[in-house]
Parts: sequence; C-alpha cells; structure tokens
Amino acid sequence: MDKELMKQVAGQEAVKYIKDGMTVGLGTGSTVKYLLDALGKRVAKEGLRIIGVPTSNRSAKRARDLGIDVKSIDDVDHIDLTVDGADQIDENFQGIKGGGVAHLREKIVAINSKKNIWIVDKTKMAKNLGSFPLPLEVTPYGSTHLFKRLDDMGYQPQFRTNAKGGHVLTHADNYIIDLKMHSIEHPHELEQILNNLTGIVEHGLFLDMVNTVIVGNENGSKTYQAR
Ligand SMILES: O=C(CO)[C@H](O)[C@H](O)COP(=O)(O)O
Repeated sequence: MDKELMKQVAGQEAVKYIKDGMTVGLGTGSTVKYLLDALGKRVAKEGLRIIGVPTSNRSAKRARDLGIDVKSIDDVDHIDLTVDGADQIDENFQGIKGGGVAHLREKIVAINSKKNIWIVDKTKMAKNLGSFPLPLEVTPYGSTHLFKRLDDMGYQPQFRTNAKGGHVLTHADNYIIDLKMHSIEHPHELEQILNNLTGIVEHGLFLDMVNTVIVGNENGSKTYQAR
C-alpha cells in the first residue's frame, strides 16, 4: 500500500471518533486533509453538526470549502477532541510536530482539548525521536544569536528557508529553526532546556499529550491507546 493510502485509512478511521455536537480541533498537514475529506462527507450526508477549530489557515479554508463550520479557538469555550498529524512518534507515544510550520497553534489547540488523536502512516513510527529534525518557532529578533547558542550546544540548527532562500514564516511571522539532532535520547530533558531558552516561541516536542494514535499500514489501520 502506498503512503497516501496509509494516510487516508488513518484519516478515515479517526473520523469515527467524531460525534454529533462536538467541538473538534482540526490539525494541519497532508494526513489531516484525508480526515477533513471524510468529515466533510459526514457533514453533507448525515447532517453531522460539529464546530471545527482549525490550527492553520490551510485547514480552515479546506474545512469551510467542505461545508464544515469553523470557529477560532477564542470563540469556543472547550474542545472535545483534536485530530492532528505528527512528524514522528516514538515507542512511548511522544511526538515531534511542526514539519508543516503550524506547531504553535497545534500545541495551543492540543493542550486545550479533552482528547487528542494523532493520525500517521506507519513510516512516522520510530524507536526514538530525532531522525526527523525538531522544529522551533523563534522570534526573528535576535534569532542569529539564538542560532549560535543552539549551535554551541551541539543541536545542529538550521534556519528553514523557502525556494527563494528567504526565511519560512509562521502564522505569527516568526522564523523556524530545525534542530538536526538525529537522536533525542531524553526528550523531557530537552524540553526543559528549550523551554528555558529566550527567543523560542514554541518547540515541536509534544510530550505526554496524545491519547490515541491511529497508524495507517498495509493492512488498514492499527489504533494504540497511549494514555
Ligand atoms: O505538525 C504538523 C504541521 O505543523 C503536521 O501535523 C505534521 O507535519 C504532519 O504532516 P503530514 O500529515 O503532512 O505528514
């Protein structure tokens, strides 16, 4: 089965967790696109009434185009469930996110959700985190000094750039620095270090956050209860 099909089956499985009347956080990325397609069909066919809370302008547009009602996080009083993708998930169900530049909003939505589901294809599962570069959203102001500090700490930083060589900008017009660490042995320790570095708006370590992981594979999908 190819990767797109594995993403699709994970998205289609996740949509079963969404019930009438729920307020649902809508993640970002190519896997979430399949969730949105499946959700849009349920809204159209079954008249499912949900409010979507998108984590990116891309997901907001796609949801609206599919007839899904969307609201900003600040216009809802709770979020029942969030379904999002992930860039890498380790054997303890800790994750890296932010490959799609949306991890600040994704983390805000995730921590304000009663439940979190991640949907991935099987290539995202790993023993340890780190072979996927860890994204940091950083303030442009002082970012060259922060970069040097991260380099001195041995974290192998790299500014994320676009095709024209300019900085990739986040929703908040911040920059992204990716840490090419290859292996993250102690994610909680790294989290503490990054939390204490001024200039990092948010990092892409999502620890102890996900409840359910749905992994698309050759045979369909497998669901894990993480916590
Ligand atoms: O964190 C993210 C965006 O910031 C995405 O959830 C992550 O990059 C997964 O995307 P995809 O499903 O396209 O692989």
